[in-house]
Amino acid sequence: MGEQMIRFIRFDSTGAVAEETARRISAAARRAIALRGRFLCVLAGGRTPLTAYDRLVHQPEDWAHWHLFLGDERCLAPDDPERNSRAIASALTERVPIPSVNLHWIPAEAGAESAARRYDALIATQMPFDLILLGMGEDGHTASLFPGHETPADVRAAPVHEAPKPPPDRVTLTPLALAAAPERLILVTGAGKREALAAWRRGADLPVARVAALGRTDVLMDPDAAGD
Ligand SMILES: O=C1O[C@H](COP(=O)(O)O)[C@@H](O)[C@H](O)[C@H]1O
Repeated sequence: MGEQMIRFIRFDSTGAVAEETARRISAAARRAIALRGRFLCVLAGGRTPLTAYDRLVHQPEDWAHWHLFLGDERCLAPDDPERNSRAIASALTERVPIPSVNLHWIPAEAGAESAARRYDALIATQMPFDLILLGMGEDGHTASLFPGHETPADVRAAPVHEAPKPPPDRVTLTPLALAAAPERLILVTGAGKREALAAWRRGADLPVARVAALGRTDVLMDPDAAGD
């Protein structure tokens, strides 16, 4: 595993990244449901994937067999607009008939330690996933794995404190969980991501680089992020 497993794919527009993301999620869902009767997908938080989630709503899917998980969550009240699960609900899950028992959100309102312990136990019974979707922050973080933070190697979900991006308290999947899928899709759009993406491609040791190197990973980039 390593660099040869990572493909950086440049699209002509941010819309094309969203279109391709929705197409790939849908294709992975169809494959998984045909093979095993259910689709287990880890969704990315943040703003970047919301357009792709919105596009999924308009596709005919076998929603009853979708199971959704989160790569990370922010320790805020469940209805706080900055919660990843809240943004995903508005963009996707409130608009399609995925059974609510299939929405495996991180109970981050319980506090980072307790939520991480509970999520670790839950996903231990569900892994491996069929697809893992991730974003990247301007500092090269992915999920809530931030540069300079230690990540425990022996758990699947970990508490995060003093995150440089608000809020400081979070829960993140760890590399142990993020390795547990045949493929990862990392979405990188916008000029704000250009510097970190370029540093990653030059070989910088960033959290996103470490996660991408866990196995087969496609990085979908728009022109602003990719630069020339
Ligand atoms: O805080 C977070 O940041 C990253 C990137 O977010 P974006 O808004 O720039 O797309 C995101 O991937 C992560 O899930 C989120 O909690």
